[in-house]
Amino acid sequence: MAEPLLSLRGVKTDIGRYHILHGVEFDVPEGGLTMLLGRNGAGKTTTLRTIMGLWRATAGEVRFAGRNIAGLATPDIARLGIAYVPESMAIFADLTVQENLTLAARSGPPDQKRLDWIFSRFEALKRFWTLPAGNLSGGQKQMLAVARAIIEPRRLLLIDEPTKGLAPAIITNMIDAFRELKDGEASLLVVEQNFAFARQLGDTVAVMDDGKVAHTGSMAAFAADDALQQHLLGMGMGEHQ
Ligand SMILES: Nc1ncnc2c1ncn2[C@@H]1O[C@H](COP(=O)(O)OP(=O)(O)OP(=O)(O)O)[C@@H](O)[C@H]1O
Repeated sequence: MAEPLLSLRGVKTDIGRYHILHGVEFDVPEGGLTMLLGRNGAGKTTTLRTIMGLWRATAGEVRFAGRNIAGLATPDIARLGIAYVPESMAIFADLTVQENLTLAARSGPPDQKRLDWIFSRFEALKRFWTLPAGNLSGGQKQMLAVARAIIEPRRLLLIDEPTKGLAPAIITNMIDAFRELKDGEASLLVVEQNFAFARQLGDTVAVMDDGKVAHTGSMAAFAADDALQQHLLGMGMGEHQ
C-alpha cells in the first residue's frame, strides 16, 4: 500500500500543565479527505495546531511526505505545502478581499485561472473584491479564509469547521470545491461538526475521544454504524440530516 501523506504516531501535546493529546495516531491517505470527528473538547483543534507546529508535540511523530515534521517551526511546515484554516477565521479585517488573497499567494500575484475557479465557487468574493474583509458577513469571511488557503496549490489542507455559519447553498459549493481539490492536487484533513457534510465528503474518518483517536476507518462504514456513532459522538449521524 502507498505510504500515507500524513501520519501521526504517539503524538502527545501539553498546553501549559495540562496533558491534552495522549498519543494520537491516524493517517491521511494521499489524495484523500479524512474527517476528524469527536465530541467538544476531544482534542481536534489541538491536533490540527500540533500538525501545523502551533503547539509543539512533547512526544511522537508527525510524518509528512516521508519525514518527521514534529518540532519544525510553523513557517517551515507551511513551506512544505501545508495550509491551515483555523476555526476563528484568519483574515485581515482592514484589508480588502483582494489584498487578503494577494497576501496569501506567496509565489507572486494570484493566478487568474485559479481566481476564476475560486470565484465560481465563492461568488461573494468577486462581488466584494474591493471591500474591507471586516465588512463581510460571517459566512463570507469563512469563504475568504478557505480561499486564502487554496489560492495556491497545497499538498495538504488542514481545515477547522469550514461549514460553521454557512448557508446550505454555500456548503454545496464548498463540497464541490473540496472534491475538486482532492481529485486534483491536494489531500485534506477536515474537522467538522456538520455530519451531513462530513458524511458526503469524507473518504476516511478518525474519531477522537479524550485526547486520543478512538476509531479510524472508512467514512462509509462509520456512517452506516449507528451504534458506533452513538458510542463515540453521542448520537447517530442520521439525527443530523
Ligand atoms: N489554550 C488552552 N489552554 C488550556 N486548555 C486548552 C487550551 N486549548 C484547548 N484546551 C483544552 O484542550 C482540550 C481539547 O480542546 P480542543 O479545542 O482541541 O478540542 P476540540 O475537539 O477541537 O473541541 P471543539 O469541538 O469544542 O472545538 C479541551 O479540554 C480544552 O479545554
